[in-house]
Amino acid sequence: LINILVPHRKINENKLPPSGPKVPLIGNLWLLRKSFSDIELILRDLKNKKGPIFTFWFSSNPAIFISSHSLAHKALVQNGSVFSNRPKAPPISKVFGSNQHNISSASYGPTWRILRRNLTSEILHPSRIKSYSSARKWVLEIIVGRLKTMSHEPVKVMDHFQYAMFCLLALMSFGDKLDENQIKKIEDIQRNMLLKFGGLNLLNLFPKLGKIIFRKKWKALLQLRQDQEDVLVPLIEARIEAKRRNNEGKNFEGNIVAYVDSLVDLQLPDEKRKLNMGEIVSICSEFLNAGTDTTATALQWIMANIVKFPEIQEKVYKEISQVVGGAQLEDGFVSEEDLQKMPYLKAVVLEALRRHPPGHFVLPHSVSEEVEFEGYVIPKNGTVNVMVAELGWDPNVWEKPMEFKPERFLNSSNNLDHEGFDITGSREIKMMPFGAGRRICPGFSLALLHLEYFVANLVWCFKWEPVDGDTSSVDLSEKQEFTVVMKNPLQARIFPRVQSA
Ligand code: HEM
Repeated sequence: LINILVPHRKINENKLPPSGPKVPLIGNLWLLRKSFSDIELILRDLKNKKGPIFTFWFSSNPAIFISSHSLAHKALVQNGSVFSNRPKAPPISKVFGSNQHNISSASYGPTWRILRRNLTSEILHPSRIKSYSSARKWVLEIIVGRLKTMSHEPVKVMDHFQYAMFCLLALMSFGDKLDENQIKKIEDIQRNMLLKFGGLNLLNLFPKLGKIIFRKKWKALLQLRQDQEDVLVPLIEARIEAKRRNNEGKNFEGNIVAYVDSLVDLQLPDEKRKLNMGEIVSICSEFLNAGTDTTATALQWIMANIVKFPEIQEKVYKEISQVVGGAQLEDGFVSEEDLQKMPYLKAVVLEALRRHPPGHFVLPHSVSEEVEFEGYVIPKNGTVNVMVAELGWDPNVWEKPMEFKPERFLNSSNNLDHEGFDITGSREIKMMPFGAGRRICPGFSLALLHLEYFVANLVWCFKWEPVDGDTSSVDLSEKQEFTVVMKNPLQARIFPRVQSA
């Protein structure tokens, strides 16, 4: 928002997609005081009045919004080479050392390509994802163990989901099983960054003067970065040292490859140099943030629907029983291989991502050159956003879209070529919780695996019930944090099932 509040170019307004009234600069500063949810309501109203592509003015800078499936496909997939840039990073992001040297904020070009390829081939390649299976089992044991100690009591589950995701992604980042205290420190600093960063946005408006006028805010910003380095640098250095001694992975069975390992050797193509420590911190931080909050949020939404609709829980449980043969599993857990035989479980996960996408928008894109689109002209570097939640809730594509009906993913129209639902939207977009095109979330397969694995085992090990036995007490209202979370976090009573040892 700040990025586009600062006027910086002349634009031919007549050729832009239709917009609401353009308010002079001062008139738009009120947006800074609005919550993200309020702005989303304003955008939804504009969509209803202006159609599937419209312009929203922030001072003298336009942001284009797309809210139709076909236009999202046309922009992100068919014209991906033009629509895959990112807006210039706001000034304060420099404090965080990334200087657009991380995947999500890098401009569309060689640096982005090398960083993204490194993540997808070194960490997210299917064979590498498989190599982390013992890590997932370790984390599952932790979370099931914790929940067992709280069985029969009301449990607020989100904290446990978040802890589990941090354990997992920290292990993938630094190659080590961290203890509870270390995980707590990472969790605290990463969450602090996400929650406090928005409040420091004012510094972006006056990057130089702001250091003097808003001294306290500036100090808070530097402190955030310092805290982050204090926690992450020792972990990165420890891993580099372990590698240097050719000891990599010895402290974890099976010699896993850690994200840090792949980053220390990476060469930046433009600058012809390796990443510095500040950049490695930022890239690891991006990995932790991108993969923990999003997945834990989705897991909470899925479990909330499972508690709210006992018949869905029963179907998931029955499906698991049929696959594992009702037998006592050797270690008490559903295996990753078995997930492939559970279409209903997959449908529940997809339905939750449609109905409750953790992000209601993709990250802002920008166009790398002036482009004619649908009879309009989007200026070079113009910001383009896609309304993800609106696509998943469109009654023209989804029957009774606000109802939670996993069955819709089992019918043939959503099961392209019987290969399952195409979540990438490469041929056709029906929903896009992970985005689409060249900037699609590179972690989508890992996220789906995490969701299926944890949901299957949480239902297999426990029977989930609403706290007071009344399913209407599960409140599905939303609240915008870094992701769109449950306004009233899920609380449930959980009862160990007999077969879980
Ligand atoms: C349920 C879980 C997740 C959801 C809903 C989600 C969603 C998204 C979305 C909507 C985007 C923006 C796409 C765009 O701008 O067009 C994105 C980008 C990204 N995600 Fe995810 N994500 C999830 C999990 C993960 C995981 C597990 C990882 C890493 C292991 C990850 C890493 C990233 C990265 C690095 C980007 C930036 C991609 C780029 O700019 O090229 N995400 N994600």
